[in-house]
Amino acid sequence: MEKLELKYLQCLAELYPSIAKASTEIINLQSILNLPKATEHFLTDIHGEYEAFSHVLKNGSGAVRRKINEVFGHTLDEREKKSLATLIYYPKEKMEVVKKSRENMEDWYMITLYRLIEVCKRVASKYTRSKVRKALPEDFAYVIEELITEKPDLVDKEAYYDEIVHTIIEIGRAEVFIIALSELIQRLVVDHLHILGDIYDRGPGPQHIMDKLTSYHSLDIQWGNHDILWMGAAVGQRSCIATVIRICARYGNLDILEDGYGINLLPLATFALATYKNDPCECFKIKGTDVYNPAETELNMKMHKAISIIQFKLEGQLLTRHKEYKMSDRRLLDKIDYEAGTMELDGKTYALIDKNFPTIDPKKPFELTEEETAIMERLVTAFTDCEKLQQHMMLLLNKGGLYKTFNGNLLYHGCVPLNDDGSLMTVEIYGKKYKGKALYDVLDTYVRKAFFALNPVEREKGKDILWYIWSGPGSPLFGKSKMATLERYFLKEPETHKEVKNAYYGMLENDTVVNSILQEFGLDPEHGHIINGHVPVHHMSGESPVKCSGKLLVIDGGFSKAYQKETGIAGYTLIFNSFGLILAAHEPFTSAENAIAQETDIVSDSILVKRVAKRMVVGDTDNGKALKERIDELKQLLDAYRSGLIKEK
Ligand SMILES: O=P(O)(O)OC[C@H]1O[C@](O)(COP(=O)(O)O)[C@@H](O)[C@@H]1O
Ligand SMILES: [Mn+2]
Repeated sequence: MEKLELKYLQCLAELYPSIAKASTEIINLQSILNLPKATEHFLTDIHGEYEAFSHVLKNGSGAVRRKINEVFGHTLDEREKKSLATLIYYPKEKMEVVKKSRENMEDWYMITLYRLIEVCKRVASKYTRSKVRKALPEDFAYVIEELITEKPDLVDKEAYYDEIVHTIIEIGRAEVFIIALSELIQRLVVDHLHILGDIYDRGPGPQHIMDKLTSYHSLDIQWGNHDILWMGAAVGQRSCIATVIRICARYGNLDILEDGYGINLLPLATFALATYKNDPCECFKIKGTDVYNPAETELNMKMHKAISIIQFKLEGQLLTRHKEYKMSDRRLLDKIDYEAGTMELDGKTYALIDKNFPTIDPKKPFELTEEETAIMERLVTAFTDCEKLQQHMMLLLNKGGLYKTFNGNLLYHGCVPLNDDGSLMTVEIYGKKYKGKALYDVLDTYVRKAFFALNPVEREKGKDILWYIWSGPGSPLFGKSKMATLERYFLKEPETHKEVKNAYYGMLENDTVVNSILQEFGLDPEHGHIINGHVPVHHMSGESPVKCSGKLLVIDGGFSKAYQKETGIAGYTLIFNSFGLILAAHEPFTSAENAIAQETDIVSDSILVKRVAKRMVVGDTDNGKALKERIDELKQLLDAYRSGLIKEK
């Protein structure tokens, strides 16, 4: 035996110090391998829509309903099943409604508790006892375990359970118990959550989404370009800060910064009011203005313009620093003729809709004024010192990455940049060339350098690359030729607004390309899938999220309210359970209140994308592979005990 191997076994012997202990562990692990594969849940492009996100987490994209159907089949009618589902999603609120319409709550508690216990048994049956135990709420751990565990040798089972349930009702604990059971079902119905990016921007509640994710039992995150933008802002990258504020202003969400993260925007507000005093800032209208009164709207529009100009200046400076990004065509403020009010773009001259640029010196268009500099300095401190924001970013870093391979599938937000012929596109990052997986990997390391590198040069490179990942043409998260922000504000010609998508998006049905991407990431194209977010699927015009005969799934259906006009629905989510892949289409979510009152469940349609021939078990998963390796090691440890190489303790 190699020296290292022996050392490793000795370490293992610390954990399993006897033949008996090692054997027990082998038996335990072996039994886990034969349990059904746990359920994975995939969500993407949540874009700050906290309520819709929270609802989809509660209903497990239809998984709770499926369990109810499995348990109650034809013994409950549709209406009763719907009510039970709503109760599981919103136990507290639903009980308030029930109480108003019923005289005798005792009966209701009794029936409801029995029903919930049955569902609980079902959802717990996929897991080991020890895993279920860890998920149990502290106060009720013992009693729930009693109720959901089969007791074959008990003579009068019913009387035993009745007694427990009666006591719960009698001592006035029925409601809290119902809440505990409902939450347990929500918790057990999904074992692992994948978020494929774009938690931030456009919607009002990304900070609440991040809070919820912080306490979620098991998850990973693939960063979206908008999340990367916020990460850039959090490390003090100034173009990212300006863009974050601009997008918040554009969608009427400055509250996220001020109230959600406690970032003081007063300096910017004061500056904007003074600088654009007599400017109506028409090009800087707020999307969904109903949240503001007229005075607020006016202030918001001025702030929107002020920060946009700062953003365009800072981007110009950044692209002068980084010629290697090959984005000098995005330095636009020097393409403007400030006297004539026109702009040169691709050899054509366009008239600007807004010609008022009081803060721009045409000779030095990218230079910030003294006031702008001071504002940015304060903002950098506000972002980098914000504890809550930093905590949220740590969650993104610890649970997240640019991509993930999981149980044979490849998960990423945007794309793998390709050339027109489908080959991998080479992108130069700080003097070296990368493509495919290597490109993803090098960018991932630079993201982490932005937060953790001690070397200031590397740290700065990391910070600036965050901006590149947000909007660079070679960025796998963006995957478009340019971000035409300035053109959309200042030019009316639609051709100037066009952002050309990377060749990848034209090849989603190309088997050879999709297979080669899976192989590039070390996955088996026979069984693997690519799960993709970022690009809204236009449900209304008949577009399907299922590409390449189900090998590639684009599940961005637009949680984002701003995009529902285009997509026609509120998005797709995906479930991967022991039977296969199920895609759920969602109807727009109006409000939690509505969901309770109408008992509506926004899952409108479930499409079985793939049904596995044989029900998958833990042994077929990545975790199963790791468990099998562990079993092998433990068997070697047993040999070592038995051959006298290692002594039992
Ligand atoms: O919806 P808005 O604010 O006009 O922003 C559009 C911008 O958002 C982007 O679509 C990027 O955001 P997504 O990652 O959500 O697609 C850009 O391509 C585009 O310039
Ligand atoms: Mn995106």
